[in-house]
Amino acid sequence: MVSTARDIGTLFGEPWSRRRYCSRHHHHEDIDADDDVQMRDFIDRQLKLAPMGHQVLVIQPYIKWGANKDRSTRPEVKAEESGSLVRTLSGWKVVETMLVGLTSFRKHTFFGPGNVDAIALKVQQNKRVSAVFISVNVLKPVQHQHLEHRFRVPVYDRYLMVIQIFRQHATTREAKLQVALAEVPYIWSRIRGVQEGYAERLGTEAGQIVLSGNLGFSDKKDLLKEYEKKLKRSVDKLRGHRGHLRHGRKGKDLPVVAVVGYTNAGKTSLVRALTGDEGLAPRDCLFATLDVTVHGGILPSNVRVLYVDTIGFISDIPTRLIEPFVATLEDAMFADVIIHVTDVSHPNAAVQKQHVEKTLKDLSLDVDLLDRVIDVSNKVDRMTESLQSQQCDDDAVMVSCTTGAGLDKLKTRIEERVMEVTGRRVVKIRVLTGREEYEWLRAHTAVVGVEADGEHSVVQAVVTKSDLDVFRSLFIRKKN
Ligand SMILES: Nc1nc2c(ncn2[C@@H]2O[C@H](COP(=O)(O)OP(=O)(O)OP(=O)(O)O)[C@@H](O)[C@H]2O)c(=O)[nH]1
Ligand SMILES: [Mg+2]
Repeated sequence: MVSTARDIGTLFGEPWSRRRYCSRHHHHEDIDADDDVQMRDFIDRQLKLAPMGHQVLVIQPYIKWGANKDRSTRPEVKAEESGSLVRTLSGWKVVETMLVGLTSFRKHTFFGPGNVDAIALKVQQNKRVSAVFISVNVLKPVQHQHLEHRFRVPVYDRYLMVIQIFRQHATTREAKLQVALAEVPYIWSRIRGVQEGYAERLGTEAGQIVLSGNLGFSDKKDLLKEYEKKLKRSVDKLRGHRGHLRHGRKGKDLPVVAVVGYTNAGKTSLVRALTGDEGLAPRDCLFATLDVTVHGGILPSNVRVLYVDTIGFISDIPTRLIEPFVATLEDAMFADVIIHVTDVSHPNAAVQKQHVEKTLKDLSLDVDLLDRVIDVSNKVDRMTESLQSQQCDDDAVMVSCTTGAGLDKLKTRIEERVMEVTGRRVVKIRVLTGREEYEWLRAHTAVVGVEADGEHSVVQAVVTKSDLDVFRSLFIRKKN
């Protein structure tokens, strides 16, 4: 059973049918209006969209020493993730990777002259290189233009890379809107950067390039403002809708389990493994999932739950980029139980885990969040036994979505936590077989087992407190 967030209402109306809920194709009336064509075109150019792909020289800058040095990981590991960002895009290839040690990322020209020369030379010598990816959050406009001027090929930062991926992977209207909204602050920063370039007063080579790039920017401001307003209106509409769904969901009282984690950790694989939903397609690429989807599953005591698959986290990305997606994650925060999946076979697993935990904390207004989190270490099939035993002191449930190892244990853990959080419990009720109260239990609760006892049946069922109250008021008081 597959559903986008906005279809949850329907899903709840008819929770266990095998009907497949697909997002209907929507006309993008809000973002494809004729007026916007010019704007879209302008934005696409600013974002250096390259549907045909690129042959990329990956530059991994790192701080060599001092307080800003990142001690949690190694530049080689970061470079590997940077390469994955490139390879995730169809048609994009990594030609070569360079690690470049710096003392700061704040220089006007980003790199010192020696490094700029070395990179420029590399680009010149290797004719296959058609773009340079500098793996930092986001380059300042003045840095960006200076480097493009020197390298004479398009330059991408992490922001631009992730936007390319989002553009390729966004298929539903909601995801497309959110990506479009994530792009707007970047375009504003480009426009502002150009103005600063003016004020900064020139003389420097970088200043002059910025000045010459100014043409055509100022007349875009009003259009961009208008466009941004439209996007916000559309996104607000969707968010309002989601608010309703949230209430609807609570009302129906089906426990909700959200699956979160770093990108490529195996969230989609886990939801598929827990639900048997073959419609889910895990992929070995970053940000394969951009939409929140909901899938029905059954726990060991026949308790039915809804699993929510979510968009992945990644470090070193400007927060404003993920801001529009935060709404979808906030939604996940309302789940009864949260599963945090980590790819333990990844060399940077610990850092990725911390990053997700920190982001969750920042997102959550709810203090008891941590009590509701189950840590899951995925891809244990890739680890040697000694590594696995090292992990043993950890509270996490070790699983492999590929081999199925640990999944039963995880289901049991989920069930315990769901029961705890939602106040459900297993009860035994002795009723006359085939009578009204017997049928009521069958229809309204998760019946785990029935034992015949003469004319009676002992029904073992998972019930909420409100189920019990209703049962009492219907059948017990009536008798007395
Ligand atoms: N070896 C191994 N590979 C796994 C396991 N679980 C998932 N994978 C692989 O890891 C890759 C990513 O899996 P996904 O389920 O798409 O990961 P995700 O967390 O949903 O990723 P995003 O949606 O991109 O954030 C896929 O190639 C999976 O086949 C596992 O237990 N073992
Ligand atoms: Mg996924």
